[in-house]
Amino acid sequence: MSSTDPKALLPAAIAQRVSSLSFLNRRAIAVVDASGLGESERSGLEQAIRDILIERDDVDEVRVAMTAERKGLTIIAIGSGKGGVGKSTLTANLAIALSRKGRKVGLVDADIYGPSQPVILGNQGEKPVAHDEKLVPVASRFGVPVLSMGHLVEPGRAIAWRGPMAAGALTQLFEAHWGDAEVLLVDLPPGTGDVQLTMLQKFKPAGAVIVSTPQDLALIDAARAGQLFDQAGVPVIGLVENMSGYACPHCGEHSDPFGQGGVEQAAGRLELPFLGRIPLDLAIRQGSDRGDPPAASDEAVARPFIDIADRLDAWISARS
Ligand SMILES: Nc1ncnc2c1ncn2[C@@H]1O[C@H](COP(=O)(O)OP(=O)(O)OP(=O)(O)O)[C@@H](O)[C@H]1O
Repeated sequence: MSSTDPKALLPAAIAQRVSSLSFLNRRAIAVVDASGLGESERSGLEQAIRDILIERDDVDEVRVAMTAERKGLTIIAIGSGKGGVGKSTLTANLAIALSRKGRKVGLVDADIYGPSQPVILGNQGEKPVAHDEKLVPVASRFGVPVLSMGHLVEPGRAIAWRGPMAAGALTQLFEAHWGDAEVLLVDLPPGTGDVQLTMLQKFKPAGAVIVSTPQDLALIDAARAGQLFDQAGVPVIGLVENMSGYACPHCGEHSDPFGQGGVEQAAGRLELPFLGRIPLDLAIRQGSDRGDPPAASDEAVARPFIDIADRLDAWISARS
């Protein structure tokens, strides 16, 4: 190795980001200051350094340490004012769609009294292992690791839990080995009670998505959910309309069992972004029930989830 600064081996644009570069036992070790870089710039820079250094005859292995104050996990809560509006379905499918776009996504099923993610993600019955007293999330076939009370207790068992026990369990789900996940989507319990508020304060998300069906009653509850996020100081990223419009698979006739467009109008009134609508589609329910979420497919049924994930992805990029 020459006596000049080894950083000179790198192009100037890259070298200015490298705080130190050393070579030891055929190993190159680069410490890189990635402050202010977005996720894709970070990984591009890291890859460029690897590519250049591994080409050298005296290097078999390249280690790159990115030292930027990594903002850590971006936690995004998916909430709803009332149950049964499709919050869990949306959370799972958004996680999959984001993962297909290259984001490293984990999923916390915080709906501890009615966990449904193990069924939707097709890993029901699997148990997370603990390592260093922290849980290791359960892998799914879709590249999205998940932790859910459904993985820890028999179905229905958590229902009888009192507040502190539930809070303790939730803490374990959040403070787990999330590894290189950059985004954690959280399937919140439905409603706007103390449990939700406490949770939002303890594991404060960077933003929240509110899902609602277009009926008036659901919309009133969705507005209440918006207030809850406000109270907790969590910005609302936008609203999603689920079960919006139904195309009969037999006759093709289009109907609107819950109305249509109500959520977009409500978003306008509340001055919140509207992220998109998902139709009422039998294939969505059937896919979710058999652990085959629609966003993982290349069929048209994936499209609405992918479109909403694109908007969420842009929001995530804009803040990093
Ligand atoms: N767009 C849709 N088309 C058809 N079925 C749907 C759609 N969205 C959700 N469902 C179905 O509706 C039911 C409720 O959805 P989901 O469990 O996602 O709602 P939730 O808001 O999370 O409910 P809970 O409050 O009970 O957790 C599920 O059977 C799901 O498969």
